[in-house]
Amino acid sequence: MQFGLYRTTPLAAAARLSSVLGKMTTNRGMKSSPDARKSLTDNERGQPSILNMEEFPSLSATKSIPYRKRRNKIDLITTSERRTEAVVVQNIGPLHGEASTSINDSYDTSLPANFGKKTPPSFCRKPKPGQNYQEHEVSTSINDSYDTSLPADFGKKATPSSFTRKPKPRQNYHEHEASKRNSNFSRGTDVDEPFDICFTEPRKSSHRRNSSHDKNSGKWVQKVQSSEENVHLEDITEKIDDVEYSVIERGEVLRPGMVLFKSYIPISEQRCQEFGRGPGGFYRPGYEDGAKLRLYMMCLGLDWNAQSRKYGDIRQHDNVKPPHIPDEFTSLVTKALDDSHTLIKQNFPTENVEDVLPKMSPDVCIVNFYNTNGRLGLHQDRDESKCSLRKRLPVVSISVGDSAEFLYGDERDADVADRVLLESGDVVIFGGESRHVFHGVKSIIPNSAPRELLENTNLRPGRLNLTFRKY
Ligand SMILES: O=C(O)CCC(=O)C(=O)O
Ligand SMILES: [Fe+2]
Repeated sequence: MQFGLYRTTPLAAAARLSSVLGKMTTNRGMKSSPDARKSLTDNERGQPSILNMEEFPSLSATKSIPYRKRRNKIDLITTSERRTEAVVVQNIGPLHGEASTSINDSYDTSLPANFGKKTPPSFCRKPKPGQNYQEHEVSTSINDSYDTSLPADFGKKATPSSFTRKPKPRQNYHEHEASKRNSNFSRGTDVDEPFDICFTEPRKSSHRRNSSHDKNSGKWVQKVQSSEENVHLEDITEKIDDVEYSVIERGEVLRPGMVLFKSYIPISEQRCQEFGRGPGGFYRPGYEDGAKLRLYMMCLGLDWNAQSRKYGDIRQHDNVKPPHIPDEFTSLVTKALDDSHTLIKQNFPTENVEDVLPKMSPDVCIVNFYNTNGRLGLHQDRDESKCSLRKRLPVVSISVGDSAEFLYGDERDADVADRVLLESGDVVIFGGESRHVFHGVKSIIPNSAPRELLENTNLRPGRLNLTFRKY
């Protein structure tokens, strides 16, 4: 797959991720059997595999891009459950927006008065005047509610009362109710079976997306139908003026050493058609007790073994050496860290920003692909070298495809964890004080990938995540 972005803009100097996702070739094309289903424990994690990269288009993260036309809400209802269970995902955008969760109320597209206007991103927490960095951090501890905080029941099954909840003003993200659809996470495969994350044939009937303009509401209404999963989804998209936000405006310091950049990688550059194809591609890792992680995995640079939790030059199940990390990806990571430093310095004046978030040049990338039923339990990334951990070198994480409900916090407890929606093109970085933050993927939001990405790449339903580290 190629993350293909070429940047010729002045800003483009930076991050060119080309085919990190680049071009891996191979003829593996295993398809998971729809019958092969298995539920797994929550405490899973995965990674390994290989890519053959030849040329990768560059992926640049420096361009200031229109701050998306966001889906306002998604009401996802399986045909058979239409009356009983629904998923409502409201995804107006991180800057402005409202949330409501309701089954029948889910088409309420009202937005805050300032929606779509260029105002300082409310997800960028800034210290109050006179506050220094530490004071700010104390005042914004985990249990405080920020502009970015989500309702306490975010991601939890809706209760009758929440069906009628009205949107709160100035919320950045949208609540969503995840329907407990039948598991369609494929058991995957034995460890040596390949898995392609992009369909090789154009999706014909399996995904049909149409949009039309509703003259009454003035909004774009998008309908998506997946006959494959017997899912009916209606996606109401808010058409907003193209407003450009700089990379820094799209950044937020989530906690000391932890930064989120929204839409850091333009959709046009999130190309992954060839990614993971060929020797060393995706496989379904398992633990020693036979349980499988609820994701597919492959690695770049070094292999990470889920059973031993150790890194190595060769992955054990097929003796393949992981492909190297393309230079474009390394540049992207460097650029993201530089931008993080700019953001941190802007918001929290500090003598040496590298004390807050050290620089890092990656030699490992763990690539995960989550089906729509995939997830990853809360965990810490502690398998890197003592030196890397001692220096608290950051992990840089890139998301592509369907959105994820990402949890993070000081404890391995989903109930008290903070959460954020990671959408296609978002970048999260955690290092320094946050290097050992617990984190995990609670759920993947079905049908939330940008249509343009699906059209460009034929990416199958699910989410691709790349985490760059220094061993
Ligand atoms: O998918 C993600 O966002 C997190 C992945 C992760 O934590 C890991 O691979 O260690
Ligand atoms: Fe992790």
